[in-house]
Amino acid sequence: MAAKKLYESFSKGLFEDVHRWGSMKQTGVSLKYMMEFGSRPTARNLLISSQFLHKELPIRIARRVIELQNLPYGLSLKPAVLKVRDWYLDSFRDLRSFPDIKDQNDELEFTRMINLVKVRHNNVVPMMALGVQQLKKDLDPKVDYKDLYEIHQFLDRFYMSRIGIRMLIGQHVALHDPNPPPDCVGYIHTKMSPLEVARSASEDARCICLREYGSAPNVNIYGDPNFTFPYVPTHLHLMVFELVKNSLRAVEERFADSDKVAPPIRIIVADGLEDVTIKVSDEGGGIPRSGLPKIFTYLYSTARNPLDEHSDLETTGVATLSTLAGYGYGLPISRLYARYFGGDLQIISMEGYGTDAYLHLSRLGDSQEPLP
Ligand SMILES: Nc1ncnc2c1ncn2[C@@H]1O[C@H](COP(=O)(O)OP(=O)(O)OP(=O)(O)O)[C@@H](O)[C@H]1O
Repeated sequence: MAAKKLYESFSKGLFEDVHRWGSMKQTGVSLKYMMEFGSRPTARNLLISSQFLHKELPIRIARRVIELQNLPYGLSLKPAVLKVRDWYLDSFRDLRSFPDIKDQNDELEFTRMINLVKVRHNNVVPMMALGVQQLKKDLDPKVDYKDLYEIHQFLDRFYMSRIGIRMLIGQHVALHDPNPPPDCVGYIHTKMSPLEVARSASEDARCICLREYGSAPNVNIYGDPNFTFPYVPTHLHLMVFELVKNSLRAVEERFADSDKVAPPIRIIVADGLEDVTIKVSDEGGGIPRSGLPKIFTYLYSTARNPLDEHSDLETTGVATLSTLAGYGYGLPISRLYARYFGGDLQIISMEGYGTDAYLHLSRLGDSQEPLP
């Protein structure tokens, strides 16, 4: 019965096609390559890029469909996960049914189509979170988090792959912009100021904090304001936003009933030869050592789960979440974004005092995409 339900939307041909494409080798690209290739967005290069994506995207998507069909603990059968699986399947079909790209017209049509694929997948993260939530409800509450390690590993692979797919599509689409902003090659800013991005991400996080708590600690940022390096500003914004959001929440909650002024959050940007490191420090009381192994899992948050209040997600597939703490995805997803271009994220806590988050970004940009 279970297997039948999983495969009922597959015709035999589609099933074979997914498996054939899912077993082909994926091809990774580096930030450096994307930047060099995209700096000359001629009609010929855009044609080459779309021909590459025409072959590469179905391989990456088919692998995800296969994984989504084979999850442990019955996760594959949860309605939200089936919905995600169907989004991937629809995108696979759209890509496979698109004929060979021969000229500029085909190229433009293909670009429109993959942009729609990207939009279709906008809500994959909250929808998967809902699926995991649906599973958690069924599980024995005594189950140790380690037993869900397999699911955690799957989600890491799944979201990493999603970052890559969205980067490839977004980059290709952005290269069609006839008037790109100065120093931008698609999604990549060749002279990105980490200080500036950190400032704007901190302001965004403070706005949410103000709305939720009525006040927000200051965020002080230190580093060379003239320093720039090539990176994807939207990725960095997302990571710093998540870290500052966590710090603001911790500080607000610690100092809520105190007469003392909430201490500021400090961000230090260090430009090394190999890495640019951004440290976010707070005095929010830290994280108990016993809780540290859990903070990078997708199944842990000390915040109230916003999905409980978002039953509309189940029916519409659309979520608009802007609260200060959510499904417990901020840290694991930020670490994936950092790792995607060869960086990393570490959290060091001093319980009773505060937390330091170290965000390392690879400056050389020549590490290949991790391809789960
Ligand atoms: N700076 C910090 N100080 C204290 N605790 C923290 C800090 N950063 C993270 N944590 C703890 O780690 C947990 C997981 O953080 P994470 O960012 O992954 O999820 P979240 O903030 O709960 O939800 P989301 O980021 O999805 O909105 C938090 O719920 C919190 O308990």
